[in-house]
Formats: sequence, structure tokens, C-alpha cells
Amino acid sequence: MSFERDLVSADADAEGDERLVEAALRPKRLEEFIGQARVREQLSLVLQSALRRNRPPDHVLMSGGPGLGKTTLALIIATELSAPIRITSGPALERAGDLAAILSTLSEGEVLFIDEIHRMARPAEEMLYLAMEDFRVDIVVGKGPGATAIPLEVAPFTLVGATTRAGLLPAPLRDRFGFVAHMDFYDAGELERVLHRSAALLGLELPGDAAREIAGRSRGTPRIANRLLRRVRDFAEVRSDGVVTRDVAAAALNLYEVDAEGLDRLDRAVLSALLGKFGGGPVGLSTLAVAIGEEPETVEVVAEPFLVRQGLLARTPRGRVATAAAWVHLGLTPPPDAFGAQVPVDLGDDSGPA
Ligand SMILES: Nc1ncnc2c1ncn2[C@@H]1O[C@H](COP(=O)(O)OP(=O)(O)OP(=O)(O)O)[C@@H](O)[C@H]1O
Ligand SMILES: [Mg+2]
Repeated sequence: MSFERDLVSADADAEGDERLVEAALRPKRLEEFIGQARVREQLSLVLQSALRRNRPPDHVLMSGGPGLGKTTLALIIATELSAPIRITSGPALERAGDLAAILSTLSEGEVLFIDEIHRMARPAEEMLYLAMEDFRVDIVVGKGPGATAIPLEVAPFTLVGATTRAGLLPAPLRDRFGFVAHMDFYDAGELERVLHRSAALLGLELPGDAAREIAGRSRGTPRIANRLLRRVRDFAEVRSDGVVTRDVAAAALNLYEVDAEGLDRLDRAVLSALLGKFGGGPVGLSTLAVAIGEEPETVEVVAEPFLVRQGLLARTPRGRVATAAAWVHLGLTPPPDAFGAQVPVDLGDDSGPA
């Protein structure tokens, strides 16, 4: 085996390994799933009543940002129903035939998981409407006036769709889901629980204050929490005999350019460009994305929701605007007319004009 081959396979192994770890850390049952209390309770009811009636549950749509647990929940749904699951994604369903091939081979009660469902092609989407509602599809044979539609029955199944952009789903599709689960960012306490659970699975001792340090920098996202935990573990193995402390965690995360508020390179690039190149905005999404060499969708889906939640960026009808807090976060003085600079300040009882 040549040296290059070795390097390549070592690389692929490392990446495969990371993905394996991510899969190993996924909660398998609904009760192991941390946070999202409302979604969990709603979903639990949907599943329990379906089990009681011995019928496949309503179709479920999960919407929320990357890494918040959509795929994890889809797998949990199948497990809780003791049903097989078929996994595909919107971009893989380019032609109606791609979807027909899957639908026609589903077994009764099977869960069909379509990830990135907002990226499905139109013809497949229209076929899906019919399948969701009537459990049949029309296979069109031939073209033009001679074309005929051959109806084909589909076994009753449960569709689980996941999307980071629910707004892009056409209404007819959205309306055919019986239950929509909105996944939100996790709070610090929930992320700490995710971290403790993962640390236990990785055989890593994680003190409470170290977990808090990592949780605070995880952008409200379990996937990021787990990823940062692995970087902290690496750092500890090499630099501190595998012992994780709060200082070790902080040093590791500083090394990986995750700042104290959890902003990573992309977040800071967005803010720096917004302040440095556009004077704080307003600036359009695509202009901003071009300025940092990213796709608009990446900026919109990955960076912005977190920046908005942290009160660092605002989406206005005229474009993206940095708030006064953004200037402060990057160590700059906000201009007097900075967006959000006029936040009402409670000066107490006796500080007002006499
Ligand atoms: N509620 C949770 N409790 C514990 N771990 C979680 C939870 N949600 C997500 N995770 C962890 O985060 C990782 C990412 O979750 P998942 O793959 O389900 O995200 P996703 O929403 O499907 O993301 P994407 O939009 O990128 O596909 C999982 O490997 C899992 O270990
Ligand atoms: Mg996913």
C-alpha cells in the first residue's frame, strides 16, 4: 500500500469516525431525547394514540435549524413505532419516478423519512401529495394526448419530513402534515445535559463547570455541543493527560476559534463584513454573502438565526443590520445611530428629570 493511499484512507477513516461517533451519540428513544419538551410531549401523544389504534400515525414535519435533532427524532419515531424506516432526501428525488420507486415498495406502517424535503423537485412533490392523502400514486405512461395515468396503490405509511426552511414548502404540501414540530435552539441547561450524556457515552469525565463552559459556546445546538466536546477531549488527551477542567475546555475552544458567546468563524465573518464593509448595514443577504465568499443559504440558515437570537443582527425590510451589541462584541464603538442603540434603559426611580 502506498504512502498516499495510507494518508487518504486515514483521512476517510477520521471523517467516518466522526460520523460514527455522531450516530453513536444519538438518543434512540423519545425519553432519552433532551429538551424540546413541547415537541416531545406532542409527538408522544401522536405516537401513543396511533399505537393504540394500531394505525400508522399522521405525517410529521420537523422544521428547525441544522443540528437541532430532526434526523434523530425521525429515527426515534420509527423506533417507538417498531416500524422499519426508509431514508431519502429531497435532492435525491429529482424525477417523479424516483419517488414512485420508493412509494411502491413501502410496507404497511413503514416510516418514510425525507430529509431536506423543501428541495424536492416539483413532479415528485405533486406525486407525494396524492400518496400522503389517498395512499395511491398515478404513474403517467406516455406523452402528450396519448398519455395515460395508471393508478397504483401505496401501503399506508407515515411520512416524516425534515426541513431547515419550512417557509419554502408549498402550502399544499405543508397542509398535508398532521403534525408540525418546530425545533428551537436549546437553552444552556439542556445543552449541559446533552454534554453530560455524551461524555458518559464517550467515557469522559466532565465536571459541571466545564460542561457549562462548553454549553455556553454551543450556539444552542446539540450537534455543536457534541462537536466541541470532542475537540475538548482531543485537547485534554494531548495537553492535560485526558483531564478536562473548565480552563482546559476554555483553552481548547479558544484554540478552535469559538468565542465566549459561541460565535464561530462564520458568525464573526458575517458580523465583521457587515460592520467593516457596509458600516453596519442595511445590506442585502446576497451582497453580504458574496462579501465573505459564502452561499446566501449558508449565511441565512447557519449563521443568521443564531446572530438574531443573540441580538447581534436584525433582519429588516431594507436588509441586514448590525445592532449596537454587534459593534461592542467585536470591540468597536457603535455609531450613535446604530440599530438597537436606543434600547430603553431602566434608570431606576429617582434618576429621571425632576
Ligand atoms: N435532543 C437531543 N438530545 C441529545 N442529543 C441530541 C438531541 N438532538 C440532537 N442531538 C445530537 O445532535 C446530533 C445532531 O442531530 P441531528 O442529526 O438529529 O440534527 P438535524 O436536525 O437532523 O440536523 P441537519 O439539519 O443538519 O440534518 C445528533 O448526533 C445527536 O447526537
Ligand atoms: Mg438531519
